[in-house]
Parts: sequence; structure tokens; C-alpha cells
Amino acid sequence: MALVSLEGVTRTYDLGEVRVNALSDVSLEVEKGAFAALVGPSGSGKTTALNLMGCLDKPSQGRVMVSGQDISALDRKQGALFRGEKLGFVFQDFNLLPVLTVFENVEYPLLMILDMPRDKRGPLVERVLEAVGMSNQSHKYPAQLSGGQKQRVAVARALVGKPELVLADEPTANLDGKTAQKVIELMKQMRDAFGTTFVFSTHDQRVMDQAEVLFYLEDGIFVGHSGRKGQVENA
Ligand SMILES: Nc1ncnc2c1ncn2[C@@H]1O[C@H](COP(=O)(O)OP(=O)(O)OP(=O)(O)O)[C@@H](O)[C@H]1O
Repeated sequence: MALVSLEGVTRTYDLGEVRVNALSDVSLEVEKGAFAALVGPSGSGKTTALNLMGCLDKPSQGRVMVSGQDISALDRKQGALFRGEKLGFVFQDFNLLPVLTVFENVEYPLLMILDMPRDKRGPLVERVLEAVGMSNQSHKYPAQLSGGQKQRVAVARALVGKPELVLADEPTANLDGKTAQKVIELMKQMRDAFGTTFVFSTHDQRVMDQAEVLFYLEDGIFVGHSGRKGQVENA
């Protein structure tokens, strides 16, 4: 079953006289439980596609369905609620809050977005920190961590609210090759452990190699996808 579907999605930016089609009539489906990568050259529309799936942006034309809901039709408040309940995000620059400890960074969405009582928050945070191998660092501040450790914490934060879908825009861009591979492996383990669907964008061939499904974008056009065997099917 598809968890995410883009149905004839176009996203146009008007820059004065010039119109840029960041995405042109893109239709694609991401299955539930997928470990999927959006790939393509710089400017091909990867971030635009992730922003649309994350209900952070709306299509100029077409429809974006996530978990059976037409998220292109949600207003700001409904969109925020949807993100809090169903989605997790991982960013290339980690986006951890420097004044909060590791534990508090992971706890933050439960407190601020889901308004969860303290006695419920603690066990969830501990479980997810354990899962990403960071439970012994929970008192530290982000500045005391390596890049790979920061991204582990960010993955924990993305997962703590038990989202259906985690979206990660170039999650390994600020990591060295070996650490990048470890972070991707961790995300895959988390998919296996929690059943969460992952969609990430990447430029890095080694990271692409770990994806189970690849969606190829070129100049805003979806040109095809390949599965585990690496055969490209035209869109
Ligand atoms: N806010 C915006 N205003 C105008 N044009 C935009 C905006 N955001 C993206 N674009 C344009 O849309 C196209 C797709 O951009 P997008 O960021 O989705 O590509 P990308 O594949 O993620 O690129 P990169 O790999 O460099 O991050 C580009 O031509 C870009 O210049």
C-alpha cells in the first residue's frame, strides 16, 4: 500500500518575469515501510518534493496524499497538527537546540508539539535513545558530540513521536563517508525496528546504494525509479 503519493504534482515559482517549474507533473508512490531515496542533480526538485511530502509546502497543481489524507488541502493549523502526529524530520545540519541536552532535544517534540505529560515522555525518550545507541550520552549538549552522534540524536528526535513517515533532506551531507554510511544504516535499522517509512534525498552514491528504492528527478521531472535490483523503469 502506498503511504505517500504525488498525483500530477507541479510546483511553480514565479520569479518576476521568469517561472521555474521546481516539479513538473510528478506522479510517484512510496510504499509503506519503504527505505527510499530521491536522487538527481542539484536543482532537480528533491527538496521541493520532500517539502511537499512534509506538508511544508503546497503544490501549484496536483495532489499530495500521505497516510490516506490529502495534505495539499490542509490549512496551516491542520498541517502543523498533521506534521506533529504523523511525520518526523531529519536535516543536513542536524538542527539540534544547543541549550538543551541530548535527552531534552529528543523530548522536545513530545512536549512542544504533542503536549505529552512528563511520566509518558521519559520512557519514550529513553527507548529511542537506546535504539540509536545514545543513551549513555543523554546528559551531554550538542556541542560535545561528533557529527555522527548529532545525527543519531536527530534521528531519535524524528522517531520519538512514533511517526509513520520520516523525511530527511540530505541527512549525510555534513558527515564524512564512513559516518554517513553508519547514519543510513541506523535509519534502516530504525525502519526495521519501528516500521517507519523513510524517504531521504542524497547526492552521495554510497548512500544511494543503501536505499531500497530510488526515485530519479531531472529538472523537476520524475524520470523513473529503480528497486533493489537497480533496473530503471521509466515513469
Ligand atoms: N523558494 C524558491 N524560490 C524560487 N525558486 C526556487 C525556490 N525553491 C526552489 N527553487 C527552484 O526550484 C528548483 C528545484 O529546487 P530544489 O531545491 O527542490 O532542488 P534540489 O534537487 O533539492 O537541489 P539541491 O540538490 O541543490 O538541494 C531549482 O531550480 C530552484 O532554484
